[in-house]
Amino acid sequence: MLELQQVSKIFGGQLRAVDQVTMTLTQGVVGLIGHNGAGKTTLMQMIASLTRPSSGAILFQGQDIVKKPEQIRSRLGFLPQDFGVYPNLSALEFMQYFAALKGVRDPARIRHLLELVNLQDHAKRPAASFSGGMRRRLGIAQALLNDPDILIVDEPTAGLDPEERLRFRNLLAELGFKKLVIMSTHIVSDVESIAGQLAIMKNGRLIAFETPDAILQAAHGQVWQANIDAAEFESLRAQVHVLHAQRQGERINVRIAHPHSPCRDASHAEPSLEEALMARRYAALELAA
Ligand SMILES: Nc1ncnc2c1ncn2[C@@H]1O[C@H](COP(=O)(O)OP(=O)(O)OP(=O)(O)O)[C@@H](O)[C@H]1O
Repeated sequence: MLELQQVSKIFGGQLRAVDQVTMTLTQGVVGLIGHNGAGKTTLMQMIASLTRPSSGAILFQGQDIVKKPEQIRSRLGFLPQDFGVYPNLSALEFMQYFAALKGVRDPARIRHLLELVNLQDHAKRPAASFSGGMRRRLGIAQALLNDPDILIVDEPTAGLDPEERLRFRNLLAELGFKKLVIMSTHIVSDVESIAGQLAIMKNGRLIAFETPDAILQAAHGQVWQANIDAAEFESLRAQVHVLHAQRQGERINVRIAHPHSPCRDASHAEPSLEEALMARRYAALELAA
C-alpha cells in the first residue's frame, strides 16, 4: 500500500535528517521509534506529502506521491505533534469547521467520531478548555473525518497522564484493525502492546524494521537479573550495562544487559521490549568499540 524506496531528506545541503529509508507498509499499527532528532517527524511529513524527499520515492497504491500528492492526501489523516485547537470553538464547532474544509457533509459522521473518541458528552465545551488527552482525541477525530486509509500520528502521547495514555493507545489499536496507523514516539511502552511492526530510526537511518516479537526473540539470553549488595553493585555497574536497579532493604535488585552471566547468582530475565532494544543497542556499541 505504501512503499518507501531509499527516501532521504537533506536540510541545508548536508544534514541528512532522513537517510535512505526503505520499507513497505500495509495494515496495522507501525510504531516509529527513535530519539529526539532521529528523523521521525521529517519522515512522517514526507509520507503526508507536506515536504518532498530530497531523493528516493514514496509510492501510495503504486503511484509516486510527489507526482500525484492528491491521491494520498485524500486518503490520509494526520495528527501533527503541535496540534492546536481554536480558542473560540467548541469541540463540535471545531469538527464542523474541519468537516467543511474536507468536504464532509454528513453531520452523523461528526457525531459518530465524537463518540468514537469518547467526547460526545463534551461536544459543546470549548476545546481550549480540554485536557491534553482530550485535545488529542479531538485531533484524532478530525483526522478521521475523511475515513482515511492511512492515519499518521506524531508523538501523540507526550504529556498525557497514564489513563489518557491507555485510552489513546486502545483507540489507535482499534483503528489499526482496518487502517495503516503510523505512530511516532520515543516511549517504547506506548507502542509495544499495539504495534504489529516497529520501525526504529537513528540519525535519520532505519536501523530496524521488525515485529516486537522478533526484537524480543533476538534479545533472548541477553538480559539478566540478580539480587546483590551495594558493594557488588558499585563494582558491577562500572563494568556492565545496568538497565534497572531497585533497592530492597540492604540489597539491590538489578537487571543487566550482557551477552553472558554478569555476576554470581545472576539468572536470565524475560526482557521487556524496551530492555530488548537497549540490549541490542549496547551489543552494537560493543561491536563498534
Ligand atoms: N526544517 C528543517 N530545517 C533544518 N533542519 C531540520 C528541519 N526539520 C528538522 N530538522 C533537523 O532534522 C533532524 C531530524 O528532525 P526530526 O524533527 O525529523 O526528528 P524527530 O525524530 O521527529 O525528533 P523529535 O522527537 O524531537 O520530534 C534534526 O536534526 C532536526 O534538527
